Order: sequence, then structure tokens, then C-alpha cells
Amino acid sequence: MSALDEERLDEERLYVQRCVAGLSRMLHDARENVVVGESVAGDRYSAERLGRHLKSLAKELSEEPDGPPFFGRLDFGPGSAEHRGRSYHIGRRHISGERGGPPLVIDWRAPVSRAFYRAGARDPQGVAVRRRFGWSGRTLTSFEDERLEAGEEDRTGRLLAAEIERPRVGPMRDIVATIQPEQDDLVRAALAESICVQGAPGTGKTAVGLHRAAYLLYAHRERLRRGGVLVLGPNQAFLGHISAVLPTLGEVDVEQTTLEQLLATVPVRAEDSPAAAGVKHDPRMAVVLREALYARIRKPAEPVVVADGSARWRVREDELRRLVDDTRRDALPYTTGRERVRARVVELVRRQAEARGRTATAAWTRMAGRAVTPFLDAVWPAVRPEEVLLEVLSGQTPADALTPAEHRAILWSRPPRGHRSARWTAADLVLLDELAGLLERPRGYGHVIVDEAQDLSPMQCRAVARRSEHGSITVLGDLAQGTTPWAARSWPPHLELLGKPGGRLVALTEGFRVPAEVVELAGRLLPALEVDVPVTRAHRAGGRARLIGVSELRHGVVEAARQALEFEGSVGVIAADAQVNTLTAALWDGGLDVAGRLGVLPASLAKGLEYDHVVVCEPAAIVEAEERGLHRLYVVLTRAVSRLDVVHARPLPPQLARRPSR
Ligand SMILES: Nc1ncnc2c1ncn2[C@@H]1O[C@H](COP(=O)(O)OP(=O)(O)OP(=O)(O)O)[C@@H](O)[C@H]1O
Repeated sequence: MSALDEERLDEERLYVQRCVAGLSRMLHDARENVVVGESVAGDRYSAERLGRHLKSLAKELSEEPDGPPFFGRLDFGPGSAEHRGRSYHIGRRHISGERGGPPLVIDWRAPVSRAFYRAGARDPQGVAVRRRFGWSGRTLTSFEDERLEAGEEDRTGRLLAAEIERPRVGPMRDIVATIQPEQDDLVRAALAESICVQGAPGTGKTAVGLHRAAYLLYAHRERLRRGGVLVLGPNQAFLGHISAVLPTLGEVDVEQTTLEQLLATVPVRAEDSPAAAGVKHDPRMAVVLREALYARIRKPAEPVVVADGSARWRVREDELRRLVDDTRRDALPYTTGRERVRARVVELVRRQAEARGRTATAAWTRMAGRAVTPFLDAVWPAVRPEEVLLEVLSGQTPADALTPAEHRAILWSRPPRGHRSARWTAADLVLLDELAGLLERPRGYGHVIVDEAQDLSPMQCRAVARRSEHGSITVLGDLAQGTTPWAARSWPPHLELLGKPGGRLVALTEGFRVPAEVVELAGRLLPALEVDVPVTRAHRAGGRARLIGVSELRHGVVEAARQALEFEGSVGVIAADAQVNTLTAALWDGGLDVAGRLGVLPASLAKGLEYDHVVVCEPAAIVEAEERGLHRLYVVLTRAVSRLDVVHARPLPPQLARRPSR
């Protein structure tokens, strides 16, 4: 490093100290304000609001992990009308300046920070110098400059490469320091825009989704405060893997869950046969359920008579029929429809009563409403989702939308006595949610991010659509990684089921996880996966992929894991679900500690995760375990960040054994 650079680094280190002081000042002020805010606000409501706001700010600041206060800096040159001659440090969060001075650090999501991600030698956007910083913990160790206005740009700089190539340990981290232009375009897309991102393994779909959530909350905080942001992931292991990212970015109020958990209104106590699950996830079930629910509505067969003191008010049958028909045509949720009928009948009664000089007080209206209940119970009965589904699965309602064989597939062999003793399956939860959505509109979100969306069934897509009807969605997925029997084969129909047929379809094509050697090996499966997905360019080189034939699987796996532990980083041993216990025991017996850095994972839970070194055990068993086993194998092979060992005692699946001829 030159003497001048040493000097610059020293200056930046002094700046770090100012930032650290700035942060502790912010924390001190926020704590102070919690106390003051609660006592000075004019009324209780605003005191509470202010108190809550300040408390969450104080909490956020004090929970701020000891990360570096900034990761980049922009020096604007004469080419910028707005920021000429200014320089800004960019970090994970805003750090206020001293005594009303300019901020010390600008949030990466602020408009001016955009140039950090988007400017280049071709379009410098007024940036004279873009600086990236290298850190070791909280210590600033280096920096790298690109003189953009002078036509100098280094898209594969040392610091960038080091971040991408770093060995993985522990859960996923944020990527704010190195978001790439094609990713930034998605992260900062308008709130109203629904986007569908198709990307090969490791192209940063999950990272983009999480950063988009953080960006939207920053740019539209007030609007999103009411609806909120929901992140849906495939399973608990995945949620654990991503759970730290948003809090590191200062966003603690995002709901992160699985769809199954979101819909869990009753416990799951049974499993469907593949045939039954296939029918239950088919979109025609929406028709079956709607018809079963609305079959409860009857034609009024007698007049409504309301006893009101000495008077009797009567609404004729033909009037009631018209009223029920009209309300059905209004296409309201079922429960709202029932209340609308009640209100309309009461209105007819009220007119009669007022014509005879009565005054319809609030108490009178309540009395009349109650008097109409028996009529409603007969004609538009109140109902629970479980009651309707029980009828459907017991064969008490027709299912004209299904073939007789499909209908038989979903019927219970021994129907339960009542819905409380029913043993519901995971697919039933989706059906119950569909019914609940027909009864009443569910809570909607301002924005929903759906990861691994290719795996959602049509009925699951409808559950997501119901929750984002008035909001927007980010759909993340890879058609090649679809492992459910109902996985999407193409995006446009899927987007339609998700309620956003006009969503923008974008492909991410730069791979940040999987090295070229592993991409080549896993890519041998692609022709057999029968999906049309764009080719990806691997950012990482220097990886290793080995096919290791052994005579005894357990022994081979223990040996591969032992060798893997000689390297830095996490090691994931991934096997067909049925082999996990045996292999875990073998690793323990071999003296390896299956905890911490080394983990054993069933293939069915590997989605979205990554390990520095992956040992895939007996691919043939992974393929055989399920209908879309080859897709599962593709998912499993693409979890490796640096090295992949495929250990097999049986012959390899033929698609993996040979290179595809092109
Ligand atoms: N711009 C970037 N800079 C540095 N690392 C990145 C960048 N984009 C993605 N990564 C890293 O690449 C890895 C893969 O990212 P991510 O898990 O988001 O990919 P994905 O497309 O969701 O993969 P999969 O389809 O396998 O779930 C992660 O470790 C992520 O942090």
C-alpha cells in the first residue's frame, strides 16, 4: 500500500471512531427520549405511540450487531448537479451527524446510495470515486477505489471477490456491500410492482427477496405499517437460515413463516395418499368447495314475521326470495352476505314499523335483527369451514368438477362423527383456508415475498393471492428445483394463480454460490428435468466436484466427511431421508462430532440452504425416494459453495454419470 493510501486509511479509521461515537449518541438520545416521550406527549394515545416508536428505535439501536458502521463511500465529482463535491459513507443504517451536521453514514436504501450499486464507468452517475472497504470484524483493514468518471471500473474487485468466495459458516448474511446491478434493479422496484424472479441455484433470489423487503419498509414505511410484509419460505430449517438477515438490516417487524404455519388453524394429524393430495391441491377443488358452501343457501319457503309488542310485521316470501337472490349476485363473502340479508330484512320491517308511527331506535334494530336469526339459520346458515369440508370429504355433497375416480380419492374411508374429531391433513389446511376465504376476507399484507414459489400448488397459490389481493408480491423460484408433484412448469400460469397475471418476469443469471465445476456436474441433470431455464454464469471458480464410488456407503461417507473437515467452513452431509439416521450414527461411530460445523440433512429439507462443503450420499436413493427425485437431486447437488463430493455404493443415476451431449 502506498504512503498516500496509508494516510487515507488512517483518515477513514478516524471516521470510524466518529461513527461509533455517533451511534452511541443516537442510542443515548433514543433511551432518553423513551423516558421523556412517555411523560410529555399531550394525550395518552400519542404518548403511547411515541413511547412505542422510541422504544423500538432504542431496541433496534442497542440490538445493532457489532458490524462495521459503513462498507462504502461515494465521492461525487463535477458530473453531479445535486451532489457535486460531496462525499457520503454508505452503511447498513443511517448514523446522524454531530449537532445537526450532515449524517455521518447514509442508509444503503436512501436514494443517493443507489449510485453505489448502479454507477459504472459507462454511466458514472456523477460519481468520481467509488470506494469499497475491507474489514476484519470491526477493524478497517483496506479499501479499494474505482475512479468511475475517469473510466475505471472493476466489477470483479478483490473485496467483491473475497465476499463472494468467503467460506460459509453459520446462517445467511446480508449482501448490502455487494448487491449487483441486476439485483439492485429488483430490490428497488416500485412497491406497486409484482415481480417474478426465475434464477438458477445460488443466483441470489433469497438475498434479493429479503433486501427488497428491507428496502420497501424503508421507502414506504407508513404505507406498509398497516398491512405489513410477509416472507414465506419452504420449511423451518430455511427460516432459521435466513432469520438473521432482516434484523441485521434493522427490520425486526417482518413476519417470516411457512405457508403451512400460516394456515395452521387446526392440527395436522394425518397424511394424504399421493392421489388424494394431488386432487386436493388441484384448482378444481375451489369450485367443489364453493359449490358445497353455497349449496347451504335455501330458497325462502315462508314469510318472516317479527313480533313487535302488539304489532306483527311481515315480510312476504317472494320479497325474501328476491332479496336472497340479489344478495347472492352481489358476490360478497358468505358471512358478509348473511349479514347483508339480515340488514335488508330488518330494513323492510323498519319501513313498515315507521309507516305505523314507530321509532326505530338502536334497541329496536337489535331486537328486529335477533328476530330475523331463525330465518337466516334456515336460509343462509352460519357455518364453519371445518363443517363444510367434513361434508365434502364424507361425500355428502356432489363434486361435479371432479371425475368419479378423483372424487373417490379424496373421500374418507371412515368419516369422523364431527369436525372436532376429524384427522386433518396438510392439504386439508389449504382447503380450510379456501373455505375461510369464501366466508370472510382474510388479513391482507402490503407486500408478500414467496420463496421457492415453484413448489406451490394451485390451491396454495390461491391462499397467497387472497393475502395480497390489494398489495404486491415478489415471487422467487427456479422451475428446475420444483420437487412437489404439482410444481410449476412455467411461470405465467403460476403468476395468474397467484393473482398477479401482469407480474414482471425477470431472470437472474449470475451464480454467487455454486462454483463452475459443481454447476457442470449438476447441470448434467438439466436436460432430464424438462424445464426451460436460462443458462447461468458461475461467479466462482476454483471449486471441486468429485464422484466417489465406494464399496460400502457408510464407510465412504465417514471418510468423505473426515476429509471435508480438514477445510475451513461448514460441511453438509445430505442423504435420502430414510438413510439419515443410519449415516448420522455411522459418523458418530467414526468419531466425528455431528454438530456445529458438520451437519447431516435429509434431502427433503435441503432447499435454500448452503454449505461450504457438501457430501451427497447415494444419489440413486435420493432419486428413488419420490416422484420428482431427479429434481430433488439437482437441489441437493447445488448446495455446495466450494466443494462437492458425491459418494455412491450403487450405480449413479445414468443422467448424472455421463455428460450430456450438446
Ligand atoms: N451480490 C452478492 N454478493 C455476495 N454474495 C451474494 C450476492 N448475491 C448472492 N450472494 C450469496 O450467494 C449465495 C446464494 O444466494 P441465495 O441463497 O439468495 O440464492 P438463491 O438463488 O435463493 O439459491 P437457491 O435457488 O439455491 O435457493 C448466498 O450465500 C448469498 O449470500
